[in-house]
Amino acid sequence: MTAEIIDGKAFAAGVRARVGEEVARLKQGHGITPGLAVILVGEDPASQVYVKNKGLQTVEAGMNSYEHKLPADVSEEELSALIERLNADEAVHGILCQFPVPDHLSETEIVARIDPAKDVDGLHVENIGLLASGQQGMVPCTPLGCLMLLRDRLGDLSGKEALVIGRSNLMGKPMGQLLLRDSCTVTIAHSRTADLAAVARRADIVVAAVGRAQMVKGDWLKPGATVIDVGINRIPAPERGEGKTRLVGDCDFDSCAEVAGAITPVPGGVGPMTIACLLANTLTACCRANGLPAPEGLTA
Ligand SMILES: Nc1nc2c(c(=O)[nH]1)N[C@@H](CN(C=O)c1ccc(C(=O)N[C@@H](CCC(=O)O)C(=O)O)cc1)CN2
Repeated sequence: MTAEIIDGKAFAAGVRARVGEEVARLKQGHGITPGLAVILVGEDPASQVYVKNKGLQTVEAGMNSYEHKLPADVSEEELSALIERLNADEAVHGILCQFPVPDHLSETEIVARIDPAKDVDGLHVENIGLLASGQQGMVPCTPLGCLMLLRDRLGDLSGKEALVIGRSNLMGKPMGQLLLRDSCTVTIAHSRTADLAAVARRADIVVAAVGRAQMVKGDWLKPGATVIDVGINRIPAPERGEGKTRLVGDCDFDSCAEVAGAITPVPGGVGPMTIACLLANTLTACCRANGLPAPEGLTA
C-alpha cells in the first residue's frame, strides 16, 4: 500500500482563507476587527520565524497583529505587567506567549496570567478543564489542526481506535481529549509504555507527538491506518552537503507510507495547521467576546 499524502499546507491555506472571509463579515456587519497579541521573549531563531509568520498571516486574514518583543532577561514582573495590560485591552481578543521561554521564566505561570477567554493557545487550566469536561473553551492550536485533518479524511471518527504517542500539555493530552470527545477509543502512550509497536498495530489513527526523530516504523502500523506526524526534528543530511540538515517527523516516513492509508508529511503536514488554527481561535475568541456565535467548522 502507498499512502495518500495529507497536504496540510493546502488545508491550512483553506482554513486561513475561511478565517479571512469571516473576519471581513465581522468587520462589515459589526465594525469589529479581531486582534492577536504575540509575546516573544529572547531571540530563539526558530521562535522568531514562527512569530514573524504569525504576524504576517494575522494581517493577511484581515486581523490586527500586535507584536511584543521582550529581552531574554526580562523579569517575571515586567512580563506579567504586559499580560495584565493586554488582558484589559479591548482591541486584543487573543494573547499568546511564544514557547520556549528562557529558563528563569515559568511557562505555567505565564499562561496562568492570561485571561482564559483570550488564551488562544488553549493552555490555561480553565481551558484544559473545559476541554476535559466536554465544555466550550479555547482548544490548543496543533491538536485542533490534527483533528481538522482527521475529520476531513475520515469523516465521523466515532468507534475508531486512536493512539496518541506523547503526553505533553501542548499536544498529547489535549489531542487525547479531542479524540475522546469525537468518540474514539483513545490510548495515550509515552516513554514507559510497554511494547508500543503492539499497541500501535491496533490503531486506526496514530498521532505521533513524541519528539523523537523517525521513531514510528511502518511495521508498527495497522494496514490502512491514518498517521498524523506532529514531530519536527532536524537531523544531519550529509547527502545534501557538509554540515547540512533536514527536517523529519516522529515517523519514519518511507516505511510508514508503505503501510498507512494516509500520512502527513514533515514539513508541510501538521506544522502549517498550527498557525491557521491560531487565527481560527482568535476569530472564535473575538466572536465570543462580542456575544456572537463562532463560525462553524473552525473550532472543535
Ligand atoms: N505558545 C506556543 N508556542 C509554541 C507552539 C504553540 O502552538 N504555541 N508551537 C510550536 C511552534 N509553532 C508555533 O508556535 C510552529 C511550529 C511549526 C510550524 C510550521 O509550520 N512548521 C513547518 C516547518 C517549519 C520549518 O521549516 O522549520 C512544517 O511543519 O511544515 C508552525 C508553527 C512551539 N512553540
